[in-house]
This record gives sequence, structure tokens and C-alpha cells, in this order.
Amino acid sequence: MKAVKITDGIYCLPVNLESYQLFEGMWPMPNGISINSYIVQGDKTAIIDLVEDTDGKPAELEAEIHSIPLDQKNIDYMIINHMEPDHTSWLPEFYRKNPQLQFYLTGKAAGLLKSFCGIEENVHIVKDGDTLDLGQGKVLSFHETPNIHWPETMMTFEQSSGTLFSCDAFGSYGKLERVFFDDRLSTEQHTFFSNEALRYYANIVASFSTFVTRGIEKLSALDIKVIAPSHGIVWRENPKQIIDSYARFAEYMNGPAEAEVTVIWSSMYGNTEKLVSNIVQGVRKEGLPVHVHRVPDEHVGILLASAWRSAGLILGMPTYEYEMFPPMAWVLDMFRRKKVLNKKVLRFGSAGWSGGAQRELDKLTEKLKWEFIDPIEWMGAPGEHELDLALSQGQALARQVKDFCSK
Ligand SMILES: Cc1cc2nc3c(=O)[nH]c(=O)nc-3n(C[C@H](O)[C@H](O)[C@H](O)COP(=O)(O)O)c2cc1C
Repeated sequence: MKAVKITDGIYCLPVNLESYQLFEGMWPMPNGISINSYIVQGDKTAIIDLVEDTDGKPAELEAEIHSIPLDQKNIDYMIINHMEPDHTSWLPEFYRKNPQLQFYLTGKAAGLLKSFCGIEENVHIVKDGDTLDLGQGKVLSFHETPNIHWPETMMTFEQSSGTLFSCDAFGSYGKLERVFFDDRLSTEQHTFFSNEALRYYANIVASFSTFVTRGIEKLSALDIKVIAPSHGIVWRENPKQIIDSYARFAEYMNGPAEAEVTVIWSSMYGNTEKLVSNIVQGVRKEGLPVHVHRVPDEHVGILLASAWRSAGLILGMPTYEYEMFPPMAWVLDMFRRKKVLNKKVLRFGSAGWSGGAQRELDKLTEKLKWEFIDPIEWMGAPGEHELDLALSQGQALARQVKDFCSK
């Protein structure tokens, strides 16, 4: 791939990770992801963020640098917005090839640069609002945005073009191929990147939502014309769209999220499963969109996005060894970690003799501010009573969600 020109002297250099790889060693990326570096050229040249040292990716980035055309030995400044290894694991080798490189980063990032890369020299610690003049009108300013998503994170703003190099904020999953800018996306591709942004947010950023809200507030002081994130497309026609999406995603944590219901169910022998279609029907009676996922067939990374966006959750799981069916416990523990807060919730599930799933569910979710309606729990196979309850409680939960969302 060639470097993509954003404006005179500013280039995006995306390198794609493939769909078979797991992001953070854990999250499925059915559509891959791009890792974006950026070049800003004045009299001096800066590179903003790098790439992961995996699978031939550094060579791809080098080829993009050469395509500008630019000799990487002529890069003067390395701006490190964030030390996470998807942007920095190639840094020691890059530095070995460019020993004159000067690093610009926050104080916290300097500590991480030492511990991750063993680099202590040529380090310039920047403070909030500091600037670096590259000449020819290109001036970078640095803005600390801690915890979006690591504690050392900052964003870099190029003042003459209004380009915000926003690091992980405003990023999305999805490879970049042929289309790099929001104004070049078809309606379908727009929907694709909106969904990929939500899933990326739910997997990577969600638990830092308070910091996202704070960061967006702080950024409102800047005259942003282009959002250039470290993953996903560059927003130059309507940067407000992705800023507003992130503001909305962050607000989902406080509730209510969207007037939708996510049903996540699991079953070993089909007794819990028998209620699913009535429950879904009950929700639909109230006219709400409903998204149905089976565990463990679907990965928690996919479920997280659906649950994060929905104001209502319906969880089906049987009892297993006096607790809940273990794959559901993994999902709920992840919801706890990712702070899936403020939901209206219904639980249903079969047990054999003692029950116990509900007890574990209560414990796992005690800090999530979930409001439960009466669960449907029964021994063995469900009868007419449980099947009727599935319909009426599905509907009752949907009504609660509608009330919640209309406030
Ligand atoms: C390995 C295993 C462990 C179980 N442990 C319990 C238990 O501790 N308490 C209980 O009430 N039922 C227990 N059960 C019974 C299931 O909860 C019961 O069979 C239920 O109907 C399964 O629902 P399903 O058909 O939706 O999988 C266990 C079943 C299995 C297979």
C-alpha cells in the first residue's frame, strides 16, 4: 500500500492486521484492523505512532514511508501518543535504524518507553498544550488525554490543518483498503465502520468511558477539521460524526443506552433453549429491536458490542455445579470488567435439583447497577406455565426498557 495524502505535508500510513489475528490476543476481528501511523512534514519531519512488530508489518510501513517519497533516516521526531505495543513494538528497531530520532511524549509514556523499549535518551517530555514547530507553518500541539486508553495517552494536534491525531480514541476495527476517508464511504461502508467503531469501543475503550467524556469536553477547545485515529478511517468531511458517536457510546455506560434488547442464552440439553423464541416474541410485541446470541458459540467480544448498545439484557443460563453454566460466567465477568452498567435485565434458566445460577449472577453483577425483573427459573423441562411466562416477562422487560429510554 502507498501512503495516503491527507493534505499537503500530512500523510496517513495504514498497515492492516488480518482477520485471523486476535486483537490484544483476545478479541476476534472478523474484518481485520488497520494500525495507522502519520507523517507530518515541515522543514522537519515527524512520525506519529508506529506499528506492531508482527507478521512483516514493519516492512509494509517502511514501504509506505518510501512511497511519500521519504527516506526514513530523514525523520527527525517520533511522536508517541500512546505506548501500547500495537503502536510501539517495532520502535526499538526503528530507532536502531534512525539513531538521531528525538522522542516527544508524556512523562508517563517516558517511563513506559524505558520499561518496554529500554530507551532513555533523546527523550523530550511534553506537557499539556506544549507545541513543536516543524517549520513551513506546521505546528504540533500536545494534549494529554489520560486513560483513553492507557494512562500515558496524549493526542497531537496539527494547528494549520486542524488535524487531530487522536490515538485510540475515535478508532474502529476494519481494515483500510482502497477507501480511507469518511467522505469516500458508500452508505453500506458507513454502516460497516459505525458498527466496527462500536465493537472496537466496547472491546477496548468501554471501561474508560468516563475519561472519554472528559477527553471530548477538553477537545472542544480545539478547532478540529480532521480526525486521524490510530485505527480505522480518517474523518475529514464530518469529524463531528465520530466524535458524537464516541460521546454517545460513553454515555451508554450511565444509561439508558438504545431502546433495544440483547438476548444472550446458553443451554446444555435444550431446556433453557425452549424459552428463547417466546421471550423474543414478547420483546417484539413491544416493537423493540432484539439481538439474539448463543453462548459459547459467539465470542464475548461480539456480545459486548450488542450489550453495550442495548438498554435491556435478557440472559438465559442453566445451573451447573451449583453455579451458572460456566461459559455464561465468563461473559458476565467480562461485562463486569468492561463496566456494562445501568441495564434493565431479565434472567431465565432451568435447573435440576438445587438451582444456584441466580445466586452467582447476583454476585457477579452486584456493582453493575442492573435492575432485574422477576426471573423465570424452573426444575427440569419447561411446562406451559414457563412458556407463557417467557412471553409475558419478555414483554414486561421490553416495557421497562421503553420507559427507561423515554425518560
Ligand atoms: C454437569 C452438570 C452439572 C449440573 N449441576 C447442577 C446443580 O448443581 N444444580 C442443579 O440444580 N442442577 C444442576 N444440573 C442440572 C441442569 O441444571 C439441568 O439439567 C437443566 O435442565 C439443564 O438445562 P439445559 O437443558 O438448558 O442445559 C447440572 C447438569 C449438568 C449436566
